[in-house]
Amino acid sequence: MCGIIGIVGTTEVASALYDGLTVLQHRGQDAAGIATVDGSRLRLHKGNGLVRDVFSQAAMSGLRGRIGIGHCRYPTAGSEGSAEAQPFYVNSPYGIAFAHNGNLVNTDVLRREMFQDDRRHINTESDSEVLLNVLAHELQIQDRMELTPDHIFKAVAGVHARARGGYACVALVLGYGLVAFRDPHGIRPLVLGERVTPEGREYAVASESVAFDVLGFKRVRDVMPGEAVIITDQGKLHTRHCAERVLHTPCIFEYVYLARPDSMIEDVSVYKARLRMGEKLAEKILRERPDHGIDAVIPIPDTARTAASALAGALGVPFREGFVKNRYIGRTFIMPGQGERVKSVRRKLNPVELEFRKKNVLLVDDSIVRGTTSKQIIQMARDAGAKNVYFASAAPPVRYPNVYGIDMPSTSELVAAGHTEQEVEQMLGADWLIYQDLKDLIWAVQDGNENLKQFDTSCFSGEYVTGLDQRYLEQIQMLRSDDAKAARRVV
Ligand SMILES: O=P(O)(O)OC[C@H]1O[C@H](OP(=O)(O)OP(=O)(O)O)[C@H](O)[C@@H]1O
Ligand SMILES: NC(=O)CC[C@H](N)C(=O)O
Ligand SMILES: [Mg+2]
Repeated sequence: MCGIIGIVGTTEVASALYDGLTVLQHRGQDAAGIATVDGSRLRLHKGNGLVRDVFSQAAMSGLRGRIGIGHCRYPTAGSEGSAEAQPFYVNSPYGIAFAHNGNLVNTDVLRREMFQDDRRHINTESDSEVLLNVLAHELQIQDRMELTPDHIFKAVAGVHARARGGYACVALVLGYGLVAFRDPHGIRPLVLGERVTPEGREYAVASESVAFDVLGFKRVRDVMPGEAVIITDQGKLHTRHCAERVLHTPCIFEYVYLARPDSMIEDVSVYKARLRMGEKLAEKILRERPDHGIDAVIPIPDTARTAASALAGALGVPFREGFVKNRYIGRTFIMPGQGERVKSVRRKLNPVELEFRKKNVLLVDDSIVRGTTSKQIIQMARDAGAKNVYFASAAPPVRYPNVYGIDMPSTSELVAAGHTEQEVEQMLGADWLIYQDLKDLIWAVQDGNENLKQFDTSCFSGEYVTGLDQRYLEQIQMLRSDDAKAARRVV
C-alpha cells in the first residue's frame, strides 16, 4: 500500500499536501512526491525517503498552485529506486501527473500492448507508470483538444476494461483539473472530502480519512468501486460509475494492519473493527483454554494495541505495556529488506522486565506475516524472565502472497505457508499460539457496515478476487522475493 492525496483548493495547496502525506506516512516510507499545477506548468518534486526528508523548504516553495496531488510509496513492483517514486508524468495528449496505490496483476500484457500497439514508451519497471500510460492512451484515442467530463469518464472506463488488480489513483490533468478513481473491486481505499472556506468550497481525495481530520476537511464518502471523481480547475465536482462490472471486495488487511485506527474506511471505524477483533479472539481463547492462567496481556506496539486492549478487557486480565517502542523507528513490516527488518525489531522494541518476570504472559500482535517480529519478541519475553510465553494473532495465518499492493509476494517467506498452527508455534518458540478465525475477522469488520458482503482476503484464503494466473505468482516470487531484491541491489 501507498498513500495518495489530491486537493483542489482556493489558495496554495503544497503545504496541505505535505501535511496530508505526513499523516499517510504509515502507508509508505520509501519515497514521496508532490505535483502541483502552476498556471500552464506542472511542478513536480519527488525522491526517496520520508516525507520530511524529501521536501526541503526550497523544494516546497517551487510547488506553486492551488491544485495538486501527493504520494508516499511502499514499492510492490519494480525497484526501490528514486526513478520509480511517484507522481509519474506524461506529456501527451495532455500534461498528466499521476499517483497510484495498489498493484496490477497484468502489467506485462499492458506493457507489451503499450509498446507494440499504442506506441508508448515506459521508462521504468513500475506498474504505476504503465497504468498512467493506459489512461493517457484512453484519452488520446478520443482525439479532443477540449476535454469534458464525458471524455474523462470514458477514458477511465477504458482503463477499467484493460487493467486488472488493485488501484486507487489520483491524476492532475493540466488545464482541466483533478481526476480520482478506484478499481472495480474497490480493493484499495479512497475517500472524498470537502472544506468550505471564505474563498469557496474545496475538495480533496485521500487514501484514508485521517488526512482530512488533520487538514480540517469533512469526510463526505468513499469513492465507490469503479467510480471516477473529477474536480475541475473551477472547483466543480463530477462523479460517475465507469466500470461495467463491479464486485465490492475491499482489502481486509487494511483493517488488520495497514490503515491508521483513527481512519474510517467504507464507513467502518478501523479502531472499532480492531476492538472487535480483540473481543472475538478473547472468546476463542476462553473456548479453547478456559483455565488459561494468563497473568498479563501485552501488546506488540504499535498496531496491535487496540485489539490487545479489548482482548484483555474481555478476558478480565490486566493489560500491560510490556514493550516500549522507540518512536523514531518506522514500521518494520514495510521495510524493503529482511536484514533491515530483523535488526529494526530489536532496535524498535524493548521489554519492561518487571512485566515479564515469573509471569504467564499473552503477547498479542495484529498479524504474523514473516514471523520476523514474533520470533524475536518471544525470545525477548523469555530473556526478561517470563514463565510462559503465549502468543495471539488478531488475524488468521498468512499463507498466501498478496498481489494487490502489499509486498508479500513470496510464499516461502511467509512463516505459516505450508505449515500447521502447531508447527508455527514451534518455529516461533511460543508455549502456545492462537490465531483469529477468518470468519471472526470478517465479522469484526462487517459488523461496522452490513452492506459489505465480501472482502479481498487473499493472503489468508488464497482466493484472488480478480482471478489470477498461476504463472503470475511464480513470476512475482522470482522478481520480488527478498533474495531477488538483494541480488538486484548488488548488481
Ligand atoms: O510477522 P512479521 O513479518 O514481523 O510482520 C508482522 C508485524 O509487522 C507489523 O508491525 P510493524 O513494525 O510494521 O508496524 P507497527 O509499529 O504499526 O505495528 C505488524 O504490526 C506485526 O507486528
Ligand atoms: N504499495 C503500493 O501501492 C505500490 C504502488 C506501485 N505498485 C509501486 O510499486 O509503486
Ligand atoms: Mg507491529
